[in-house]
Amino acid sequence: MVELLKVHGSQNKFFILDQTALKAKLSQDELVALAKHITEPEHGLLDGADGLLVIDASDHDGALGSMQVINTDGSIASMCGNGLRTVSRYLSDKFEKDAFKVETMDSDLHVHREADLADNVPTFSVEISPVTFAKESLPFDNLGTDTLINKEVPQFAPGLKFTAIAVPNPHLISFVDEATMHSKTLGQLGKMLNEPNAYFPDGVNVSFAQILDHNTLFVRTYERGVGFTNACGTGMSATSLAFCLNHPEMADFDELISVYNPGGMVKTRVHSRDDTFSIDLIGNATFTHKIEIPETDLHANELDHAQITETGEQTDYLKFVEGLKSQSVK
Ligand SMILES: N[C@H](CCC[C@H](N)C(=O)O)C(=O)O
Repeated sequence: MVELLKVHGSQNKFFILDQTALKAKLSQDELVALAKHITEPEHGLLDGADGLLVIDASDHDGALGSMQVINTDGSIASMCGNGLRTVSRYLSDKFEKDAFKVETMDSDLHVHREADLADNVPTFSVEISPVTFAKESLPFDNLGTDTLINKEVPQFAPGLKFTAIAVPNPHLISFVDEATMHSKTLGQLGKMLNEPNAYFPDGVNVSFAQILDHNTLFVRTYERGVGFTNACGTGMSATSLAFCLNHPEMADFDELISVYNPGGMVKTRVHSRDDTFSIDLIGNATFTHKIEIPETDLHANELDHAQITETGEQTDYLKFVEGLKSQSVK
């Protein structure tokens, strides 16, 4: 039997599979087939999820493991901020270390355990980097510019300004008013830029942000390869950087920024050192379910014999979210 986990960061939900726990690792094709199946709301497990996080060994200096991100559509992403917090907790518990690195597609990222955000809400801080604005790194094209920073793009949405940032997965960000946040615009734009289009050949995660107060945002994201999620860690991180760049009167580098989202709240801290940027993403790493499944079933992409037990942590996480609401009501 093999144990998988169902986890979330700000209710951006994932399954975690540790390849080192298997007698024979799943092949890349088996991993993609499993990711597309297990995350399905109807035919997957536990009403599905937003992706599969695959942990494996790493021989990189200081790294306790590696993380591969597979979206619900089977596409591979270079990074996942909410997911990295849950992978960090898994590796921290496994190796009994509270600060280390995790190998990801583009770089080895520093992670460390933080004080719990609330009772029984385990919390981690993860490094989001590298950060680039160049069109080749998203990639984007046909926008008449090599970098898109706080510029109008009428063909996306009239009257809105956009910023494109790779962290290193691709993000397109716009600061909007309440009415626009709750309109159909985000879903329409997210869908358009993640079908074949002239601008983002690999697709892009699209985030709308509302400025609630000084160093305080609400962010909603339509994710590449998934669609709407409760939160997007790299999206909230990239948006925090755009917040500091585009609205310096409302946001401070090196200060904690509170980022509310439909799944709860995370904190970010944006660093700028001689024109290179990085973002700390700090938030919950909740494990909601343990899943025992025969290894042969994993290889065969069979889920019917899965034995599931709840951890009870979701109750504590929802108490944390309730607490946020009562705070914001004040
Ligand atoms: N859909 C994203 C990957 C997951 C990122 C998101 N879930 C996060 O927490 O950063 C992409 O294709 O780039």
